[in-house]
Amino acid sequence: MAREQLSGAAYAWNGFADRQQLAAALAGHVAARLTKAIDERGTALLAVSGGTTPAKFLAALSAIPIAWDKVTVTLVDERFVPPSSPRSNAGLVAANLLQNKAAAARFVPLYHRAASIEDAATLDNGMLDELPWPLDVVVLGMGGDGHTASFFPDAGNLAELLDPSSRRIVLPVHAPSGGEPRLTLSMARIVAAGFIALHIEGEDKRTAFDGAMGAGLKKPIRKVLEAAPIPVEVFWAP
Ligand SMILES: O=C(O)[C@H](O)[C@@H](O)[C@H](O)[C@H](O)COP(=O)(O)O
Repeated sequence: MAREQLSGAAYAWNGFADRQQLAAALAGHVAARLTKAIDERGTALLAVSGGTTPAKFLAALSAIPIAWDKVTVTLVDERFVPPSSPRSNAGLVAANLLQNKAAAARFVPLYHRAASIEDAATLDNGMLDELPWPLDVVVLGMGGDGHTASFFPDAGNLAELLDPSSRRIVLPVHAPSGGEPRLTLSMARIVAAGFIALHIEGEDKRTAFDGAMGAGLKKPIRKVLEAAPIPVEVFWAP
């Protein structure tokens, strides 16, 4: 598909006629990249986003027969809520991805009961350190404000979140626009992935993405595309 180069923000646009076709195509690409990783290093590490967009894609991916017992799944970010909460991204992944063939995958959550989001992030950095980094696949979403992961424009520690040299795996986020306190992978971990997909749907998200690629204050999604050493594969349907 068309590749765009905008002052370092390289991306490929993959447009689809409808959301089901997108889900099938993105699931196929992700499954192929996971299988390639397993062939090359005996394991695969996948990070997926939450929110309202990914469910169809996650369900399509769950049905693809790959060596899921060699795949570790974690989250790009998480709200500071237990998995039983309707706001939980771990709950979304359990209900849509960790089913069918993909039920054999190992899931590593970000949420832990802790006195603070900072304590939970500290626990995460210890527990996720043993994963087989770098990510083989990361699937990002995007909000209308140009955030991705939990890199909200009003996050108090946005510079730390977007620090390409950060050695942190997971960082805590306090952002009024993000609702609950959040836990997020650092940008450094995200852009080191072997395959970076951005999954957006609807005209509003396309307009927001085009705006983020234009002139003006650089929004977090633009910062991620510019920091990525490989083109980000954008998957969009109306
Ligand atoms: O926890 C989250 O909310 C996500 O990880 C977040 O980064 C999401 O991808 C965007 O906010 C888009 O969310 P929607 O898919 O609901 O529009």
